[in-house]
Amino acid sequence: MEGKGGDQEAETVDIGSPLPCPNTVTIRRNPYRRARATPINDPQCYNSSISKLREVPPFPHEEILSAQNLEDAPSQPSSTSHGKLGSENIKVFLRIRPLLNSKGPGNPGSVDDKNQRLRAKNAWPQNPTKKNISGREKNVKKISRVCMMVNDSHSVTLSTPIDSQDSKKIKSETYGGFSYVFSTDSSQLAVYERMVKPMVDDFLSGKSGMLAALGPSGSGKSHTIFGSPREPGMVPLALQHIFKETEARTNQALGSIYISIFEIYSERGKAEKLFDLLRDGCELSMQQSTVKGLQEVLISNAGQAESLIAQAVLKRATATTNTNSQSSRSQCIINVYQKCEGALSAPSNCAVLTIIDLAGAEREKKTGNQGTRLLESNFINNTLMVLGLCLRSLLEHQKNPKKPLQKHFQNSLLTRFLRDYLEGKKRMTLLLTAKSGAEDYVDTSYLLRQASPFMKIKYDEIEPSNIVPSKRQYQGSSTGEQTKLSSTLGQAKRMRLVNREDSNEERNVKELHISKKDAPRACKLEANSRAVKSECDSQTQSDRSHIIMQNFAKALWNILKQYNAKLKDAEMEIKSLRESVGHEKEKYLVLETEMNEFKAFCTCHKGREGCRIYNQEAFDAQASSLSRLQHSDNEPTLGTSCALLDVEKSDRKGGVCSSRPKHHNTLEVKGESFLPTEFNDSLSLSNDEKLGISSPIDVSSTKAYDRAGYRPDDPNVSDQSNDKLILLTGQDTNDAEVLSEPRLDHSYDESITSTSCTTLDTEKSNRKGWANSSKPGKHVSSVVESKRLTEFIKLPTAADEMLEPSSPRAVSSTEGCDQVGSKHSGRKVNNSCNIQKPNMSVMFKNSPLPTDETLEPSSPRAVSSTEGCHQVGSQHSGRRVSNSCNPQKAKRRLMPSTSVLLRDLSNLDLLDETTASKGRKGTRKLAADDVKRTDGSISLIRMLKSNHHL
Ligand SMILES: Nc1ncnc2c1ncn2[C@@H]1O[C@H](COP(=O)(O)OP(=O)(O)OP(=O)(O)O)[C@@H](O)[C@H]1O
Repeated sequence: MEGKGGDQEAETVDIGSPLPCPNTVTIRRNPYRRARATPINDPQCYNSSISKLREVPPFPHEEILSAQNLEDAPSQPSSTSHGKLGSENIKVFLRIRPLLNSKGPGNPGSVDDKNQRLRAKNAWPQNPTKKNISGREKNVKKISRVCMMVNDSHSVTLSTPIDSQDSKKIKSETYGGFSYVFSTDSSQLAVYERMVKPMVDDFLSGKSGMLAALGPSGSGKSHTIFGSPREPGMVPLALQHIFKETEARTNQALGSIYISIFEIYSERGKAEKLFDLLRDGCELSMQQSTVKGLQEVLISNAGQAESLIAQAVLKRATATTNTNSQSSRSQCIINVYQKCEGALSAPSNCAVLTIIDLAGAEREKKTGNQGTRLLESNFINNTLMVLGLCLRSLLEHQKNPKKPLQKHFQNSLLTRFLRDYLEGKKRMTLLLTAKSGAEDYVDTSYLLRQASPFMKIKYDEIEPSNIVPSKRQYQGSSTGEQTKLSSTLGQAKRMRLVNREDSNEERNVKELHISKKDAPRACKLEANSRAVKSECDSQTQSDRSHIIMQNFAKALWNILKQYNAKLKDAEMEIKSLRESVGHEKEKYLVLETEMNEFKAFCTCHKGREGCRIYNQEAFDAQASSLSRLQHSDNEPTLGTSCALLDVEKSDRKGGVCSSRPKHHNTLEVKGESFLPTEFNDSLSLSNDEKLGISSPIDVSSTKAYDRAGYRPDDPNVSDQSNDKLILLTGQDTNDAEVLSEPRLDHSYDESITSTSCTTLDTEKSNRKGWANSSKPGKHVSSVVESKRLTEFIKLPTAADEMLEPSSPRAVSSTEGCDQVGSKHSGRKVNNSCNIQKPNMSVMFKNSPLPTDETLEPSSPRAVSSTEGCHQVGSQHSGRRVSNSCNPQKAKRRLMPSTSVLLRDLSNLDLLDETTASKGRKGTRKLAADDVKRTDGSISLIRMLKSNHHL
């Protein structure tokens, strides 16, 4: 109800003469806060409700009170107590520009007129019956054109215009908390008295302040700040007031008054520029927050000041827009300085009163600006946005000190200049200007929404602007001086008291000066008081800094403690993790070992290499016998051929020395003497075409062989991928017989373990692709004739299966054996391996070295498998042998006695299917029953027989 009364108040100006006040009036001194206006959906209802409200106007106690106190002193500013320290909110005023067709105020200078107008506004009780209906309708029409209504002197209600009402939108919003709301009929003087006069008083008492007018274009900023000759604005009025005071205080130690006016303008939207409006638009520069080269003109009287201001306003950049015939295109800043002379000319005593007429925010839609005007609009809006950001950041920082104060001020010259104000170091006053017309609803709403939160900005303790705290002040204070905190706080309080007392003293001095007119004394006292005040300020500052530092140190200490605790926790965690990792590692090692063993097992079995690994003793014995054999016979034997193999290299590179010299002892084969030609051919140990395997044999291996002290029997020249190493174990080296017949059988896709097999440089083979080097057609598989061998050595069927070629995995299998071979001296190869042509070494030497073409790399799987096998240490080899090869079992089952062997050999029919076997070269696999004797096998049998007969 009261809110609507406020609406009526705006209308009563136009209604006519007010009615007399009643004799008895009850005044509510502390009025309750008005409720938010009820949204009105129906326009008719809205209008009718307004009409009803008009019938019962509220009691305008605020206006009555303000009218009573207007002439005395500004009640609102007094509450801010400019002289005292403490929490103080920023002052935000709102001035509503009257509608253009509304009647303007009367003579603003006349107090009678003012009172009359006030009475007219506050007329109560009015007799509604006296008003005719036509007048009421007229008022309703007017109201419908207004979007903003004054609730009281501190709040307004903004109503959505009927035209743009949407059922979903909020119909009205109330904005309160303003320092004061100047209604449409407020005069310039009234505005000055309430808003600027207190600032001027502060200025005269040596305190800086700033007033900035902001609002949409055409809302009356320039009118308020500069005014017109008829209605002087805040700047002329302030200067008048200052000089009035100066004259009144002729003998006081007031400083000289200087003035400077400059503008910040962006021509065509380019970089911002500063122009001195008192020096024919001289361009200026800004260094940090200081304008360089700005002329400060000494003012001796108000008339001179007004003249200068008028000239400056004429130089200011303005243009005609749709919203304002003389729209400001720049931000205009007026500074009034009070510079003290002599001893009091310290910077702290130089007060500055800054009044800023900002360019108005513009909406392109409304202004219809184009080209230069549009670019100017952008600059203006950007500057206002930056200003808004600075104020918002300050507010947020004050609400939550943990939030840092953003440095938005760097983004425009205006905000850079106003840095101290925007950081809350100096007092600031905002004047919001708005238009109440319905067509201005959007602009007004935006302004109020954006700026009303700024009312919460506080100045806890205003610092003297020019005093920079010395760092040395903090050096004496240590973090351990917690006990001093309370005393310091007490001291600070005392300092505040002193400050207040000083303020009182200052007032007393003034009174004394006025009453007794003792100018010299008053001046002295004034000077003393200022000096004391300055000291107090600096001391207070020092104490404050000290407290801040102590608090900071405390906070830091707490944080450090927290971090320390966290660090300890983390250390404990790491410790426990380490322990668990150690356990896991152990488990992992065990698992790895087991896996390697398993892999080795798999390698031997799955690799179908048929590795039978001799034990170390057997191998050594065989090696030594082989060595003897070689030394005794200058002719190269199988051992000789093996000597071609680089044992060392094979060891290093994973070569397999699987043939057993021991067999030489048993067989006592002397290479050339008993090696049949066809066997040699079939073996093709040195023949690439037949074997495709001679290449891996390192010709230079003789040396290594010698070094090794034994002579590996047969080079395993087989294709690694298809390799089948038959290592017949035999602890009893005498009994150990390696029986194997070379077989030109490709069905098994095997290469010649029997003929080669020894020091395979497995790694090399892997690298160079032994696995794929031998083609099926080139295989000369001198393999033990399966059927007979099965009978002969009683290999189980599984063993046969095990001997199946395995292609790529064979390499890994070989290497798996190799790893073991270093200790267990490799594998036993069948006898055919040991049989070597006497000139084998020569042959090997002359044989071409393997090329990359022939040594195609095997599958990667094979390599990886190799590595896995390499990891298996020799220590596991025994186990592996027991798992996969089982020497005892082999001895029992696989190691027939020599006599049995020879007896069986004698039974072999050498002429058996010699020719037929040739036709089966191309077959991939032969059935066990269908094994035919090859040339090589026949040769081998012959050889064995001849040997037997020997
Ligand atoms: N309180 C007022 N009483 C009477 N006339 C006013 C009032 N306020 C503004 N005006 C008039 O309104 C017009 C626009 O005012 P003004 O130039 O001050 O607006 P502005 O906000 O400065 O606009 P801009 O931002 O574009 O410069 C002027 O002609 C001015 O005389």
